[in-house]
Amino acid sequence: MKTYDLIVIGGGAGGLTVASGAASLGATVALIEKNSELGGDCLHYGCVPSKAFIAAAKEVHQAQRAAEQFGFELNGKPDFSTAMKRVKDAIAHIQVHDSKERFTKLGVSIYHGEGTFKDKHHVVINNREIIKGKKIVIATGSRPNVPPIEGLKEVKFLTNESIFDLKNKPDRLLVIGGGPIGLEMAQSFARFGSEVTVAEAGPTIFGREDEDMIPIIKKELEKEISILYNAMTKKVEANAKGEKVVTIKQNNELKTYTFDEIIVSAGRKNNIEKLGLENIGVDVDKGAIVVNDYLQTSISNIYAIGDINGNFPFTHAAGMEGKVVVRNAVFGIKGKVNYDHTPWVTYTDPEVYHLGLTEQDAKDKYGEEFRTYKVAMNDVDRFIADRNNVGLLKVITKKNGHILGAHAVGKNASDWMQEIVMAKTNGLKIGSISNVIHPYPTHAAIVQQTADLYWREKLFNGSIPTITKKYIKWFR
Ligand SMILES: Cc1cc2nc3c(=O)[nH]c(=O)nc-3n(C[C@H](O)[C@H](O)[C@H](O)COP(=O)(O)OP(=O)(O)OC[C@H]3O[C@@H](n4cnc5c(N)ncnc54)[C@H](O)[C@@H]3O)c2cc1C
Ligand SMILES: NC(=O)c1ccc[n+]([C@@H]2O[C@H](COP(=O)([O-])OP(=O)(O)OC[C@H]3O[C@@H](n4cnc5c(N)ncnc54)[C@H](O)[C@@H]3O)[C@@H](O)[C@H]2O)c1
Repeated sequence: MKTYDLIVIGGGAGGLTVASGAASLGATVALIEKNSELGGDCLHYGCVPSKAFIAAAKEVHQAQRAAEQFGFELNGKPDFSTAMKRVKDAIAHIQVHDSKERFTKLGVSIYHGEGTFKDKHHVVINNREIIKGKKIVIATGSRPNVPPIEGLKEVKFLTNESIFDLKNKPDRLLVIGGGPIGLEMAQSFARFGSEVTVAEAGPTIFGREDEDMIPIIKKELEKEISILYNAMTKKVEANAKGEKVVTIKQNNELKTYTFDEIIVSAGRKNNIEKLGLENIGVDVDKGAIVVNDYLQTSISNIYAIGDINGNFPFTHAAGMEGKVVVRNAVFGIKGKVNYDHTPWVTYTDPEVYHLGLTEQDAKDKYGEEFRTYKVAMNDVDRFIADRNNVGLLKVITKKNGHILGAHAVGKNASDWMQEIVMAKTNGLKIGSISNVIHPYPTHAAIVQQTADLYWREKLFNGSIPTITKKYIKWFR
């Protein structure tokens, strides 16, 4: 039987970080992946294809916007298959980085098949081969949750695992679930000419965002797609033409709609069932593997990272957790995981950026002892010049300027907000950004303008003006 320092189950964002990090440091590593290629959800069905499709849809939208604004006509319709080809090209390009060859060269032994625990040190692959590991990392990710809707399974529907194999753009598209997957896809399909309806069970979209961000992004998205709130899809049937006839209950009223395709994006289910956790007694809560601050499960030589632990289901978090596990499992360091400075972005247009506490979180935690500083895109020269002036940046700080959270809706916010993450991670106060020189005119100047507000408040509302007035009088 082969024995390794570390066995990693799942070759996605988290698992690959651990496997490459540990092997580079000299540990013997086995990586078990059930799919034929490495890369996981993010590369094959998640971040990469969705962002490639969003980019294609954005280009189409910009062309349409230009035609409207500059008074010319566009001929023909955008070719949907070109967008899908670009999606496949992006995956193929990035696959090289996540290739079996690259990981084998790094010294990782790759096993193809499903990994199941036999006991706390032994994993069986496809019910055949058994390997032994001193430490084992579970990084098996998640899959789409399909709600129990009458008739849904009998008609064909799409999830993030099948959207990118579509050959033609659907004319009428229903998206069940208005979370990040649903909304990013809904807007992009609309930009290719689909008539899109989102049926969201809850009373709002972007419910976890800061209260000032929600109305802005809602208004922008509702220009392109229809959103039904408090809407439960009750029944789906196929009619003689092969169309999908859908009954949706909204505010106690049942209505029937007809669509060509349905995307289900109603949350995720963790890939937990086939791991044989019952053989070893790893604690699970609400479908997620329970971990401590060191990312250890209830069995200390077994770690769980990425979507499977339910903490922070994003690729960059899986990567960060992977690094913590490499330190802890390979070097025996007791490094704690910390999500305080971990942002997330929803890549709608405009983008929605989230870092740390929202204003409501700050109220709950600090009462009145915090400050907010806000600048609208409409007050920033570069956004005005670009005619992309919809949006807002809000920074929430302690009274002394220590950054608690930062939130934005705006074109390409994912790029220009990063400066605040840098400041927050390094314990810098908001005022320090005011001294950083930003070339004129950049989008990132909005961050500096927001930081300037901190000094303006200090200078004009505090005791400083009285003191400086006296000083200037005396100095003259
Ligand atoms: C449409 C979509 C868009 C997204 N966009 C973004 C984004 O823009 N930014 C972002 O940060 N996050 C995004 N995410 C989330 C991101 O994809 C996940 O958070 C990330 O992939 C989680 O990494 P992971 O390592 O936990 O799981 P994965 O990357 O899914 O890897 C798990 C791997 O384990 C394998 N596996 C499962 N069970 C077994 C088993 N028993 N034995 C062997 N192998 C097994 C699977 O085949 C898979 O390869 C998106 C997700 C979706 C669905
Ligand atoms: N930009 C990004 O970083 C990005 C993009 C896409 C996905 N992701 C990751 O993937 C995860 C999953 O995304 P998601 O959008 O599937 O899930 P989600 O849980 O974030 O949102 C699902 C939405 O569907 C709704 N819903 C649930 N059941 C429903 C039903 N029966 N009918 C109608 N609505 C229903 C929920 O109220 C919720 O608003 C996210 O948490 C995120 O971590 C990240």
